[in-house]
Amino acid sequence: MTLLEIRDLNVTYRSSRGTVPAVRGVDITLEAGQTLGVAGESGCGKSTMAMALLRLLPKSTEITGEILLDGEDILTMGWGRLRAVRWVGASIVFQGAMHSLNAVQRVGGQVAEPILLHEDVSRAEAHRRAQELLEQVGLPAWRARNFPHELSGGQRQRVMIAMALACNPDLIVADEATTALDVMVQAQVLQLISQLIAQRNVGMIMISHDLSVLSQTCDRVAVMYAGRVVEQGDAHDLFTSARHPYSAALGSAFPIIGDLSARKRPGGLAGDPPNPANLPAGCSFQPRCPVAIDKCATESPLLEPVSQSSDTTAQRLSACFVSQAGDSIVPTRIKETS
Ligand SMILES: Nc1ncnc2c1ncn2[C@@H]1O[C@H](COP(=O)(O)OP(=O)(O)OP(=O)(O)O)[C@@H](O)[C@H]1O
Repeated sequence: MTLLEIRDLNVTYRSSRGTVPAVRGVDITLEAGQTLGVAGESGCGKSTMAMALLRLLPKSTEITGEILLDGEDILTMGWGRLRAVRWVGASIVFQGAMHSLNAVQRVGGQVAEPILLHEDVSRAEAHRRAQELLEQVGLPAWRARNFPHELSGGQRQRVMIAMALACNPDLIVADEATTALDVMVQAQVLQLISQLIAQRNVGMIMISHDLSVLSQTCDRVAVMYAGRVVEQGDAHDLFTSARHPYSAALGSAFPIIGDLSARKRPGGLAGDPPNPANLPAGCSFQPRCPVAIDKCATESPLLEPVSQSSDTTAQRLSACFVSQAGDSIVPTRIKETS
């Protein structure tokens, strides 16, 4: 069953200093119980897309397209309905729980808050549920009485996950939710997330710079570049058999896929993504692309199927003229740009 359908999503930041088209024409479909990873270098629009899903962006931001959650468009619903959907329909876990949690409120109370806000339950019942949720994320119930500063970074992140689960949402958006954790704690939290997804059949969008995390935790991955999804496919083999030269470069700059203990950042990527306020003509990746053809400088490829699968949820999609022509993309380092 389709849980989330993002259709032609465009997000443009507007300010006195100009306009920034941060997300451009994104189409994504997520089935219930599936996890979609979102990868890409800094500034490619991952967080903007995540925030748009729950309409958490500044008022001046222009958002067009459709974000259908269980068939209901988040972008057109009234504020009352949107408040009900946040936490219950979809919830978000950000990086850096210390800044997201209220420093002067006990964590149990913070986990109980969305329950009290959205459900007709007594304070005692909400607190009992909060303790239960803390236990589910691997924290003893007595931790409910702790303030955030009494917990480690990993424990605080678990509290954030408990909060995100509090109202049994259908969709969880995790934006670099485990990035700040040390490798051991990260592995525990990821395992926990996978278990909870399986138990509760929730859908998840997981944003991470860490391709190992995505390939181990997700069913599918979408690779973003300059605000667009440039490749989408099975998480386990997308980076090892990339069909877009950018994903190939990301994968080759991140050679330890499959080994969480040896996590690395994609530091081997040469050059920088373009400034979204000043994009090159044609394919945005063309100035860095080692396999670009003439057409790439003038025309922008659409995201299209490049695999034979008739099952659309299993299809590999690529926005690259070269891979759409059937030519193989060899994992390679991308070009230095001047
Ligand atoms: N409030 C804002 N006003 C104007 N531009 C913004 C704003 N927030 C983000 N941007 C720009 O939008 C683009 C996308 O940013 P975004 O934070 O979505 O990228 P990201 O892929 O999540 O990056 P990171 O991995 O570093 O979090 C960037 O060019 C960024 O500078």
